[in-house]
Amino acid sequence: MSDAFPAAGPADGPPPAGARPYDALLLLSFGGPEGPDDVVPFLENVTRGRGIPRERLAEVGEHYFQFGGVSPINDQCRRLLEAVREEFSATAVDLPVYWGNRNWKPYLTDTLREMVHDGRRRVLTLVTSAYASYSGCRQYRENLAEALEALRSEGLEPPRVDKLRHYFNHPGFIEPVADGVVAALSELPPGVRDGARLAFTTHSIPVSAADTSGPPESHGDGGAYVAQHLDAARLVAEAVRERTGVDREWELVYQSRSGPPQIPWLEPDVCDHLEALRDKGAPAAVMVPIGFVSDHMEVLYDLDTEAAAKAAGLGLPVARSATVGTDPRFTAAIRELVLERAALERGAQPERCAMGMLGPSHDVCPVGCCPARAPKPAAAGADSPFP
Ligand SMILES: CC1=C(CCC(=O)O)c2cc3nc(cc4[nH]c(cc5[nH]c(cc1n2)c(C)c5CCC(=O)O)c(CCC(=O)O)c4C)C(CCC(=O)O)=C3C
Ligand SMILES: [Fe+2]
Repeated sequence: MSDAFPAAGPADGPPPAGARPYDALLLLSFGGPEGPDDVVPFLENVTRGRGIPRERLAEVGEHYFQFGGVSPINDQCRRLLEAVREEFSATAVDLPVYWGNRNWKPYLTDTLREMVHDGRRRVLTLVTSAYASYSGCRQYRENLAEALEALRSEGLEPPRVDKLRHYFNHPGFIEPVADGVVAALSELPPGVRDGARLAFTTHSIPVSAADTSGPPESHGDGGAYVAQHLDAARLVAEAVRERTGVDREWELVYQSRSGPPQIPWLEPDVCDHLEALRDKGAPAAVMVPIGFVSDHMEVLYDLDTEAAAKAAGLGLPVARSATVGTDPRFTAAIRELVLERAALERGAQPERCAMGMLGPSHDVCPVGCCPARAPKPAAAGADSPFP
């Protein structure tokens, strides 16, 4: 069979609009060290101006050294980049995909410069955080603004940059997480599976940052950060109940607390929670890292090493479920979200897929969304100084 134009769309009618007006997708992530010599400069990049105590930095440095100074996050981004490219090529979405990081090579500014040199003018960004918060959303937008400003100061014309909506409640995120929980349950001894509690975990953030997360109308107790996690956790717990026929109790707990001890951060910590579960007589628990999209260092160290040791000391059987990684449903969701946003930008009214009680998240962060302690320019939002 000769398939000379497999991507041309239906024989009659106009060719599919696809991802127009976008001419590139940018995968924007955190970055991590790739060898022992990278660890200290990486941590300096992460914590510059963030007021993290020195003892905490030394401790986190040790976590990385225990793993040879290598974070798995960059390889995970490389795999996601490849998986999204394959998804686009298999579905005839003609959109090049680039990758840049906030804190390590490939640095965002270098990636955006390459994109400009390749003639990209209209960029859509996917960040590797599914939720609203300063750290997971606005800080990336500040990084974009800094990078665009750097290009401008080099005499380059910055491209127009948008950011995809939060995807915590997309079925392509929820379903793989639920499958992971079902798989993790089967790792527990058969006698404790039905009684196992689901401990959904995410990155702790300062309570003040949680309370002001999301658009101003969602500010208040825990803000959009907590509300979005609770919605996602409930959806996963419900899917697990349907698949296993067992209704399990669940809670949202926090991990990886940083910052000075006098500033309140979201609690309870996952390790304290495991102890409380043991004290209440729970027979087992599954830790579900619903706050993350890959099994990076916060998962490998804080859950698989630290929390697992805590559970062993308590005599509480635990399993840890997988993150979405490159699950095909997740890459398909990325394609859907890209095509949806492109259609919106063309003035169409695409279907906006979302589960749960909160509905599809905003496409453009409004003024006052996830405010910073010290205001800085942020791109890809209503308050962007860039056109
Ligand atoms: C909400 C959130 C996410 C999820 C959303 C997202 O994914 O973006 C996230 C992800 C990550 N955090 C990571 C690493 C670190 N985070 C730190 C510090 C901090 N994180 C914070 C929040 C978050 N962090 C906050 C409020 C701080 C305090 C300092 C500050 O206010 O900025 C520090 C400094 C040491 C410490 O204090 O722990 C490190 C090394 C890695 C890389 C892992 C790897 O290498 O595999 C990833 C994916
Ligand atoms: Fe972090």
